[in-house]
Amino acid sequence: MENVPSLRERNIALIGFMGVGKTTIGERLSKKLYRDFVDIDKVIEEKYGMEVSEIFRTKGEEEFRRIEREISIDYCKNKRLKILSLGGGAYTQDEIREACMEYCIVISLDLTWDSWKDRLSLIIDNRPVLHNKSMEEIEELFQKRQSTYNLNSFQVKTDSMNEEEVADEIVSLLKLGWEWYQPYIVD
Ligand SMILES: Nc1ncnc2c1ncn2[C@@H]1O[C@H](COP(=O)(O)OP(=O)(O)OP(=O)(O)O)[C@@H](O)[C@H]1O
Ligand SMILES: O=C(O)C1=C[C@@H](O)[C@@H](O)[C@H](O)C1
Ligand SMILES: [Mg+2]
Repeated sequence: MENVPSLRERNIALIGFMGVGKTTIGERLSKKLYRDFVDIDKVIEEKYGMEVSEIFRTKGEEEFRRIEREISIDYCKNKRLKILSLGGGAYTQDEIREACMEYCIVISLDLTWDSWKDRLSLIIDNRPVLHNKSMEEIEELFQKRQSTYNLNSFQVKTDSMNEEEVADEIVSLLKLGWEWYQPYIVD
């Protein structure tokens, strides 16, 4: 393993289905932990100068996945102390998942289908993967991805928490882990 960061230096990678709150909670978390926040979807949009849905339409999903892989792995491996919000499909790519596991602390924002379905209208516009799908098809994709999000991640169940509470819960979880596994030693 090359250049593996210490536990305290590791990026925090937020994963989970579209709309579970990776961007919103990532921004709050970055303020609470005094770290920079990076939204990988935004990095891709800036690189192409277009929104994700336009990239899908003009370049195709395969090209989006290729650049998502390149950028996600680059941030996991070569940056430190960041809060990363990955794209909702990123963790389903084996190479991205492996980079996350090796270089980041991975936190899965876990929402039940019953709570998630009320969020659909808030997010659908710039989520091309959800376009032209019935509610049954979206639920099938949602359920199919859950087992992947659970691989080698800490799961935070967010159904009964608002954005602030979720961010606070993650801070507590991280502090506990850092103190437990890599306490600061004071002489
Ligand atoms: N814990 C929460 N309680 C209530 N609403 C929430 C919570 N977390 C996020 N939201 C709302 O859900 C919507 C989607 O959140 P957000 O854009 O952060 O999701 P995301 O995981 O980044 O999605 P994507 O993968 O598609 O980028 C936003 O309108 C946000 O305000
Ligand atoms: O879940 C997905 O496959 C996606 C989620 C978004 O974050 C974007 O990365 C894109 O819309 C694809
Ligand atoms: Mg997002």
